[in-house]
Amino acid sequence: MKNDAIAIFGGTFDPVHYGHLRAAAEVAEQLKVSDFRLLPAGHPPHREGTWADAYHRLAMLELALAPYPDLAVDDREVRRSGPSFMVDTLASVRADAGDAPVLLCVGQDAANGLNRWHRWRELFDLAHLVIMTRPRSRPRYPQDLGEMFAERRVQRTRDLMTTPAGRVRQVEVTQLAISSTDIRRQLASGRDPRFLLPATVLAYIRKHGLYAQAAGA
Ligand SMILES: Nc1ncnc2c1ncn2[C@@H]1O[C@H](COP(=O)(O)OP(=O)(O)OP(=O)(O)O)[C@@H](O)[C@H]1O
Ligand SMILES: O=C(O)c1ccc[n+]([C@@H]2O[C@H](COP(=O)([O-])O)[C@@H](O)[C@H]2O)c1
Repeated sequence: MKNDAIAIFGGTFDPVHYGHLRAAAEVAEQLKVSDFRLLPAGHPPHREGTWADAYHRLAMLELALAPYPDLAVDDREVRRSGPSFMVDTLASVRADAGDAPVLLCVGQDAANGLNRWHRWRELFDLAHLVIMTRPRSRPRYPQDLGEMFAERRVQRTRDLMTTPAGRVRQVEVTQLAISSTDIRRQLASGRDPRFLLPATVLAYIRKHGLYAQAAGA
């Protein structure tokens, strides 16, 4: 049976690819959430900039998800001005969710650096953390992060549904060897990244001439 949680999978998505989409599909299925949202970072505070503007990254995500009504796009960071701190985003999601569980889904790379996020400890007051790991991986975290995760770790999805926020669950997902960096490099050097991302997204990239200058991406 589906639950009433809201799941948020944030990313720069510059551009979105099948690695993101497969992870999203698997984690949505495992957590049994009917409200699963991919949320493009509007003005990522942790990067010097993005290659494609936020409205292009949002448009590509909408094209990628168009055939899949169970996966939605949340555009609140693109609509908001200023740096897109996740703590502000989750406060706004929490205002919509009331007491329902909110699940912040992050890949292993992002989880490893969570203690560098803006007001990172407050994230746990607003949402549960779902870490999407590679099968059989044994992550190593910095001490403060490791302690925080160890105190809050649960093994079952059910444990995320009985309280609105504050727990940490690891979920194994297939990690396809695809990255946005590699796709941008291929495009900039005139190669064809087909089959790494949806054809509709690739057509959009070509139509708008995106990533042609991304050689040093
Ligand atoms: N191939 C993949 N499989 C599963 N998760 C992924 C994959 N690539 C990225 N992710 C996760 O998706 C989220 C958003 O990633 P992001 O938009 O930075 O993609 P990326 O391909 O890593 O981009 P870049 O190469 O520009 O750093 C992060 O939590 C990241 O860990
Ligand atoms: O809030 C922060 O300080 C913060 C710092 C680094 C990353 N994030 C978020 O983490 C998500 C994944 O980031 P990335 O770089 O892996 O695409 C994305 O939603 C970012 O906005 C958020």
